[in-house]
Amino acid sequence: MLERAGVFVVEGDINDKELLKKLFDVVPFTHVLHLAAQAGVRYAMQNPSSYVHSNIAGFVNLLEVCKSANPQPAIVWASSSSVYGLNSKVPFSENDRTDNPASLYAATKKAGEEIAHTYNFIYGLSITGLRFFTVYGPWGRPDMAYYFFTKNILNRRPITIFEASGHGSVARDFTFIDDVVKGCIAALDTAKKSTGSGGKKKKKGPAQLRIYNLGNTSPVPVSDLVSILEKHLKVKAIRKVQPMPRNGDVRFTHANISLAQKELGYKPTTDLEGGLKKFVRWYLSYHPDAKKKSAS
Ligand SMILES: O=C(O)[C@H]1O[C@H](OP(=O)(O)OP(=O)(O)OC[C@H]2O[C@@H](n3ccc(=O)[nH]c3=O)[C@H](O)[C@@H]2O)[C@H](O)[C@@H](O)[C@@H]1O
Repeated sequence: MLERAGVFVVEGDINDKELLKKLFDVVPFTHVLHLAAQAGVRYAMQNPSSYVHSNIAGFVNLLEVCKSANPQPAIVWASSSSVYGLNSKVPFSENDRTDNPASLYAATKKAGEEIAHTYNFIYGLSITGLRFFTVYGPWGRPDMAYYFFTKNILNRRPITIFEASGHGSVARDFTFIDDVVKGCIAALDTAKKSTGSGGKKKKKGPAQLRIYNLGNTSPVPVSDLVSILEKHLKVKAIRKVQPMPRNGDVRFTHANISLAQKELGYKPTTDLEGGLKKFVRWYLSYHPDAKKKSAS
């Protein structure tokens, strides 16, 4: 059974080292896709330690277990577009500066990238970080704006749309889940083997260390996102426009994806209009009461 290729989805506490060790003792993983994290930009002001716990301590825990495993797996993990922080050069490229984080969330993801470098350098772990750009779609996160906007629009409750200074729009490079999944699979498929073993760096040379943007390359103002939701839900939103609070948000994100295109064959195919249509269809079927509230 163990020799057969397979996929294991593991849900549990990333900080539970004994559990992880046991898992690696039983299954000789060749690849690990690590998506566990405390996500969300603004929540970091309410619960900062949860970010350190999951995104830093938890990540180190996983890397500790991976470096000691035999064979060492290749790791692909979720970083974030938020590492670009206050960077104003557009579009964001992987080699742009990432030392101006605007939130603790971003700082912990950036720390993850530095920690990845260390484990790659010392132990020969093959590591690929993927900078996700505001990923949305069916089965998405209820704490994200597109999701709770949908809920509030259907309940005829007001939604708050942030604007930048001078009534400027706030925009995101919203990226549809199916495109991101393809990027993740391509990163796994192109990951090279780690070069260490059992906690030691072998003399097989340096291991692969990669970072890619997985975005959509077309930023959309948040107010346009709301208009698309209104159209698909057939309900008018009650909009409250307010200046963007200084709570970790940045004004815009915009991915340059040429590196991922070249090396992973990554090519997003879903625009926000089409992606939100799929999301709304899923939302109305998943939330039993929602269909009655929608005019569609
Ligand atoms: O790109 C990323 O890496 C990040 O994308 C999202 O972060 P964010 O873009 O802030 O996503 P939302 O919280 O869904 O906000 C989307 C947009 O709506 C705006 N917004 C949010 C909330 C609100 O009440 N009003 C409002 O206008 C935000 O300013 C932002 O421009 C995810 O929540 C992060 O986990 C992820 O790392």
